[in-house]
Formats: sequence, C-alpha cells, structure tokens
Amino acid sequence: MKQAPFIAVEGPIGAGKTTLASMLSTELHIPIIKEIVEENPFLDKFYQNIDEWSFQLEMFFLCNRYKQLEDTGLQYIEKAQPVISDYHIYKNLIFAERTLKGVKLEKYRQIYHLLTDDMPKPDMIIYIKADLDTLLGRIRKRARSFEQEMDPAYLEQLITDYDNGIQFLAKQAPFPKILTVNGNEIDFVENRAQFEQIVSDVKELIQ
Ligand SMILES: Nc1ncnc2c1ncn2[C@@H]1O[C@H](COP(=O)(O)OP(=O)(O)OP(=O)(O)O)[C@@H](O)[C@H]1O
Ligand SMILES: Nc1nc(=O)c2ncn([C@H]3C[C@H](O)[C@@H](CO)O3)c2[nH]1
Repeated sequence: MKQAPFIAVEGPIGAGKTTLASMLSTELHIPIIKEIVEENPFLDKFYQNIDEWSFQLEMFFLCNRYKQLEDTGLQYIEKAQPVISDYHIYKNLIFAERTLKGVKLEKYRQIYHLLTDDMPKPDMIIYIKADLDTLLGRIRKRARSFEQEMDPAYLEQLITDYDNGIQFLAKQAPFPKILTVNGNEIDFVENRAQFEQIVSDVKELIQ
C-alpha cells in the first residue's frame, strides 16, 4: 500500500459514509472530499418519480463526481498526498444500473466508462454494511425531507447491489484493500473504542 493512500468510504444510503469519513479525516489528518447533496436540483423530484427523473439525476451526480475526481487527482494524488472521500466513483454505476433502463442505461454506461476509466481509483475502500432496518432508522433520524417517502424495496435492492458492487471492485486493478465495517453493530459515533478500532484497522491496512 502507498504511503499516501486514496481512501473511499462506501455503503448504501444512510450507512454513515460522510460521518465516518469526516471522523477519520480529523483523526488521521487527511483532507476530505465530500459529496454535494444540498445543491442537487433533481433529488427531490427523483424520489417523487424515479422513472421520470433518473437520467437527469444520474448524469448530474456523474458530472459532479467527475469534476471532484479530476480536482482530487490534481490536488492530492498527483502530488502523492493522502485523501479520503465519502464515496467511490463506481457508485454512479451501482445506482444507474438500478434506476435506468434500455437505451438510457446503455448511453449512460458508455458515458460513465468514457469519463471514468482513466481516472484515479481509491486504493482502499471502507465498506459500511448495514441492514434495511438500520438504514431506515438512520434515514429517519437524519430527516432529509425528500428521503422520508423512500420505498424500502429500493433501499433493499441497493443493499444487494452494493454487496455485488464491492465484490466486483475488489477484483479490479488497483485491487483496493477492503475494510468491511458492520454498521448494525459498530457504533463509531457514540462508542469511542469502536471508532478507535476502525482507525487502527485503517492504519494497519495503509502501512
Ligand atoms: N454507526 C452509527 N451509529 C449511529 N448513528 C450513525 C452511525 N453512522 C451514521 N449515523 C447517523 O446516521 C445518519 C446518516 O449518516 P450519514 O449522513 O453519515 O450517512 P451517509 O452514508 O453519508 O448517507 P448518504 O448515503 O445519504 O450520503 C446521520 O444522522 C448520522 O449521525
Ligand atoms: N439515484 C442516485 N444516484 C446516485 O449516484 C446517488 N448518489 C447519492 N444518491 C442519493 C442517496 C441519498 O438520498 C442522497 C445523498 O447521498 O443522494 C444517489 N441517488
């Protein structure tokens, strides 16, 4: 593993990615790249009508993340500086494969590969796994209005899609190290010892 790792925190909606990435960034003194959520003009509409708004939403996420990844490459990776992100670019495809169909999915796949195949990829993924009840509880607690009517079946499918997606990524160059965190049982927010165990696992993997 490199001395200046590119770490991505992943997991389905509400798993705790931003929370854990922020805590690790502070603890390890590594700059963080965070997903932009509030300025997204399509999320609200998407949750009201997925079929109608999915292409616009997926393209919006892809363009934003492409720009962030481009900047991350220039500011950190090319200068051999460590960085942590609260997502992996591959999540675009995980979601798009679930929300798009037919010609739009095919067009999206082509654009996704064109934009991202030659971009830097994380060398470590912290994968927060959590079951449906845990995620629904966290989404409720966070209380973003547009997420409150989310269909549990959509979230349940994404849990499986994430398992498959992370397994796929583990086999792709640069063969990222995967640290799986049990988000049902490990409360890195309230339990300091559990958070410190994650920090220690991360340090061991990035040595
Ligand atoms: N391990 C945990 N124990 C208890 N609460 C948690 C834990 N992880 C996250 N939370 C809480 O759950 C909510 C969701 O966390 P967060 O916003 O970090 O999730 P996320 O994975 O980044 O979500 P999204 O997929 O929407 O970007 C927050 O209110 C956070 O405080
Ligand atoms: N459809 C879709 N595609 C994505 O790439 C994507 N990334 C995040 N999200 C949703 C999850 C949270 O509600 C909210 C904040 O993460 O946005 C996405 N939804």
